[in-house]
Amino acid sequence: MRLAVMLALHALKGLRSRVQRGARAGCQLVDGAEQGARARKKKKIFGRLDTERADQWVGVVGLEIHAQICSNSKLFSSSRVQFAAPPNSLVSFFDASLPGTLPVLNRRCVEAAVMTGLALNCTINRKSLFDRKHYFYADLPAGYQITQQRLPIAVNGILTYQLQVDKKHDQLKTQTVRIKQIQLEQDSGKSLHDDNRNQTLIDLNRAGIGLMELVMEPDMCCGEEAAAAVQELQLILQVLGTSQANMSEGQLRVDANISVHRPGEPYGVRAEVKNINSARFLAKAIDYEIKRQTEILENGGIVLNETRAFDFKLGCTTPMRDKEGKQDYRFMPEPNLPPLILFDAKSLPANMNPQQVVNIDLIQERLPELPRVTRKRLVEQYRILPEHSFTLLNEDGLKDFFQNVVKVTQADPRKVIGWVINDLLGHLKQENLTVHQSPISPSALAELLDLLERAIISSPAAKQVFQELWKGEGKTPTQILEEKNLGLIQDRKHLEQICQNVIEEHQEQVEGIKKGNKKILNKLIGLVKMETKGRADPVMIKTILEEKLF
Ligand SMILES: Nc1ncnc2c1ncn2[C@@H]1O[C@H](COP(=O)(O)OP(=O)(O)OP(=O)(O)O)[C@@H](O)[C@H]1O
Ligand SMILES: [Mg+2]
Ligand SMILES: [Mg+2]
Repeated sequence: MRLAVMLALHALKGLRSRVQRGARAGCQLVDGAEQGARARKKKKIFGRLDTERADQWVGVVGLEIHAQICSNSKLFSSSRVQFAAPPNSLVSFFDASLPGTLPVLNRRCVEAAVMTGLALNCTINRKSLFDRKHYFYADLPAGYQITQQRLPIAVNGILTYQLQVDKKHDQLKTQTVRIKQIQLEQDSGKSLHDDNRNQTLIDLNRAGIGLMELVMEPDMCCGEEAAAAVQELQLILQVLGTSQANMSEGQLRVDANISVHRPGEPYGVRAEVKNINSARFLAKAIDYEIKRQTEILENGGIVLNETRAFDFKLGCTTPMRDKEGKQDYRFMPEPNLPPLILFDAKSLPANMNPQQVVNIDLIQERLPELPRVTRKRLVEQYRILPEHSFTLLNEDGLKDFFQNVVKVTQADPRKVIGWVINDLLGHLKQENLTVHQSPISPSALAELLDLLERAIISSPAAKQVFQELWKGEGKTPTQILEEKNLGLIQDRKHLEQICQNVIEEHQEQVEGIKKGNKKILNKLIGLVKMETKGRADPVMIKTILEEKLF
């Protein structure tokens, strides 16, 4: 095994120097992209291209997505699954591929793949098979990965997602992408490159963790569509609990296949950009590739069927390793795993222990409400805008926060949503906090909104109370209101007196108003607001001032 690792390290060095060479080649393209950006008004795709001709090419995008299955143990061994554990602390003999060890299939991983398949409208194969896919890499000690190449667990699904029309927040269009298949497979280990010591270290904690590979048909045409589809998938997996799908922690990794062609003509040769770990980078990598390939074809060149990497610092893709001639994975059936057989209520044999089998019908019954349905329900139930329903679901915990406020406040949900999204979420983002870390509880916000609703407080004063609540000192909105004397001035006589004082002190402005310049009235209203520290109802101030001036 030591020899294999040494050989692998040698291979890695060669690979990395090719990547570095590629990075330099890629930089030249960035210059092209910058020129293109400057000349964007005149020419859409790079500076040198004829806009109309470039527009005849359209992008074709197909994604392969690896989602780490949410399970306590690995796909074929009982080693624990844990993020950021000390290197090589979660490795069984099987994970390290010691001879004589055998795989034992993790039922939880199978159930997760079935549930994901059902949520994506796939056909679940009652019988699926495991295969060995061979390739040589230091962090793959067996020299092969167990996957499902011939007969995967789920096929022929559909993912429905929505995206904005022309970047307009309030207009959404619904699109679908076909899911070709979902296959169960093992993750590899991790190679950690130490450039200072010029060595590569292997961590096998990740080796053997269960993955679902979702292969999409090439139904998308640009980065924006792919990013929207991935974000929707991410939410679905999280709602199902089948993957945490956190892209920055590597639980959801995307390979983007991109080609360009002229409509009506066959698809072009695809390049594959590997291992993208953010939706934003995915969109950028795809759009970059479409421009790069369009430029090559317009200049009479050919697009190579190659694997590329996205350099997020340079914003470009660079070649990784050649896929010309297609890498031979030498697929073969996995001899140590029998076919995986799934049952439903009808096919379940009478003498079978239900604990020993996976029953598709039981999983179907446990399917939770999917994000698209939840968003629709939120819009109908609370009459909020569709784009707000997206925000509620995209931020972990925000939907529950909103609903908990709505449950106990008298305020209209459409008012609540404004406070939750603009004020609460705005503050959370500013301070890089999650909803669960919010210093303001749903009940405190509900109480504040009730004070507003019952006209005990003005809206500017409510903002002040919000700021105080944000300090997290445990005071209730009513306590803050009393301590800071922020209650609305109810006494009309008192307010009339304040207005009178402002009028007397600002005779010049009063003259202007009387001459017909009504804009100055807003200045006086502002002065009264200042005088009352936001504690007066702006409508009442305006009425009183108008009564006194006209
Ligand atoms: N002409 C094309 N342009 C863009 N994408 C394509 C094109 N043809 C196929 N694709 C996409 O390429 C992907 C092929 O994935 P698949 O897993 O079948 O094979 P692979 O990429 O060769 O193998 P590997 O799993 O080793 O990466 C699919 O997502 C498919 O939609
Ligand atoms: Mg694949
Ligand atoms: Mg691929």
